[in-house]
Amino acid sequence: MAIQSVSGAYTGPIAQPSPMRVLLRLKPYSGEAAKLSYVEDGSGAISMQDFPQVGGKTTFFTEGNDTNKFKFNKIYGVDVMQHDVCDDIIGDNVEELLNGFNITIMAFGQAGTGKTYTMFGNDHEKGVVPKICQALSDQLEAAHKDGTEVTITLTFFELFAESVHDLLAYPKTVKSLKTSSDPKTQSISIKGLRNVVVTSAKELQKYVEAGQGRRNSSDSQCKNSRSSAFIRITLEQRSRKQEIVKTSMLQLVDLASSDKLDKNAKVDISSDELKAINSSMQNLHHLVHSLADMKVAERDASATSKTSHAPHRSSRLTKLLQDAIGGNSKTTAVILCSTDKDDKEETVSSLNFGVKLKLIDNVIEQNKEGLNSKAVMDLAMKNMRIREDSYLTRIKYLEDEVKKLENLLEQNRSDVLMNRSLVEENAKLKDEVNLIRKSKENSAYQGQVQPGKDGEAQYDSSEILENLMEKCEKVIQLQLRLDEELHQKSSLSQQLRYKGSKAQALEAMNVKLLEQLNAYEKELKSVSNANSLLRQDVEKWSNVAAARSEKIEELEKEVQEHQLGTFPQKTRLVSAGELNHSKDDSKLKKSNWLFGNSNGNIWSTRKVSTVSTSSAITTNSQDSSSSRTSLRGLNLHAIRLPPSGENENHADNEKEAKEV
Ligand SMILES: Nc1ncnc2c1ncn2[C@@H]1O[C@H](COP(=O)(O)OP(=O)(O)OP(=O)(O)O)[C@@H](O)[C@H]1O
Repeated sequence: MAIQSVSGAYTGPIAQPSPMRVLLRLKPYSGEAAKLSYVEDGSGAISMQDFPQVGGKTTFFTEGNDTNKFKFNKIYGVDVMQHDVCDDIIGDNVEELLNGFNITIMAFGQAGTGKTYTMFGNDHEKGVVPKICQALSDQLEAAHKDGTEVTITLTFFELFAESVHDLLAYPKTVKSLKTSSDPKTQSISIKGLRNVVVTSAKELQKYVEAGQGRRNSSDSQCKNSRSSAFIRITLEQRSRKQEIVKTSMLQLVDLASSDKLDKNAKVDISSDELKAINSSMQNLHHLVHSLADMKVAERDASATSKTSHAPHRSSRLTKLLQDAIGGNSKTTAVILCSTDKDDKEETVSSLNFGVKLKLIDNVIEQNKEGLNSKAVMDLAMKNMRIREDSYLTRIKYLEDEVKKLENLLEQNRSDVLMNRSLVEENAKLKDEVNLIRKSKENSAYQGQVQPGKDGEAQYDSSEILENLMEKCEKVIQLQLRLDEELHQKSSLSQQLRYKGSKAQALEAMNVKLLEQLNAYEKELKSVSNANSLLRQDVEKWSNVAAARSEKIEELEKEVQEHQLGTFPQKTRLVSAGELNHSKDDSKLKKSNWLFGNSNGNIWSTRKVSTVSTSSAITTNSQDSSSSRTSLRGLNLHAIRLPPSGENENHADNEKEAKEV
């Protein structure tokens, strides 16, 4: 397999600031309490006319000198239609998601202000979630046509009193899931959370509705209102054309109600849960305020921030929102507020929260990798495992369905047996009726009732006949039921056959997936082996290169010295014959090269990589009789000697050198 080199198209992620987009939506006045006055100035600022104060001082953040004004990216007044609000919230988020950016849309506000209505909608008006799923599917179809392979995985869970519950778990369970934090990135992962691989918007929508159905099926409205729902849709887009893989996550969060839950409130929540709910929300407020303070201190040297780090680790809620608030995500926060005067304090608190949020800058990165990079391989393996789990769950579901149908069939079978005996009884009764009818005819003919042995009438035939007719009627009813059940049975066995074949197909698919997974694992192993070999090679060659350049330098210096005439006086050439008897035999044996002039005389053996044709290398000697000046300008020849240990026969070497 080819080792991925960073392709020209891929330039690596570049972090960039992304300010929070904060939108305000006002819930229409319910009419029971007095209406809270507010004025919108059309530029995203809202002024409250009636202002709560603590000790004569306003207790919230204000912009500029105008203490009445709260500024947002956009405000949706009470008369703005649901579909306009939702389309606006979605904006260009789908395109950005497809570009490889993480996206978060979250709803924050007091209980009953319309968080769920905005995020999920109702039977008549779609909310952000179904709309964005549809928009995503439309865009993906276009990407698919362009040759991009897309894998979509979905998780849907809720956080209630700091406990995580899987809303897609199969079989359905109420047990809470454990979480763990990555010590490096601090990102939180949920153990045993079901990841579903979906292939279409319809399927996506089906799972979202199933999860939302489970959330709503809780018989406690309060628990429902105090839990945060998280939908996470992960997209993996493989473009073979561009040789990149983009991975991004769309996170849709319906946060728990922001108002404090009173400990005296009559709700079916334990005191521990109540504590956890309130502290979770407090931690969220603390996180947002700290990040906003840090931002203000960064901008304004005179301002000080109480904290130097973002307290994401203080609770599960803040950990789960790590990317959404102050992390790698383009985030849109929708603040939902009531316009009832009774809710004034909570409304101002929510406005204040929104204004603080708006100060925070997230830092986003386009999540893309080279097609064959290790990160992408890891991701592919992870997705394979998710797919496998997903199929195993589906198989389990189908097997359970088959079992249910088999039980129904069994029940039907016993009903059939019972009905058979009824049919037999019916036949007997019919015979009896015929018999009685005949005897009645005979009596009418004889004009009297036949007396019995004891003198009483043997039959009150009309009464018996009536009874029998009644029984016949019942039998007919039973037969009708039997027919109906037989019909049901045949449709059930048809279903059973269909589900059985589906389960088989899924099992076959699963086997294929496992094979693919193994192949991926092998591929990954060979890539990492090749990588480590390459790394070793690179290390070896850089050592060799360093040694060679050192040698070259040394040689050049010697040559230079020689050319300048500063060569040591006691240097002479040695012949190969002499080399045979050299005292420094061990050195020579190590050498790989012989040097000589064009007459075939060998001067020296050196281990070198390059040789200058106009230089010579000599050995030092006590004998000064040989002329050194004649060495200048000589043509050098180099031959390779056999490895040390094999060059015992130097005469052969000399011969070989002469030939060269
Ligand atoms: N802008 C709006 N227009 C019309 N009806 C609304 C609006 N906002 C909320 N509602 C209605 O108010 C009721 C409460 O809304 P919803 O359940 O969405 O509030 P919530 O903030 O999710 O409450 P909780 O936190 O208690 O779950 C619903 O019946 C919803 O239809």
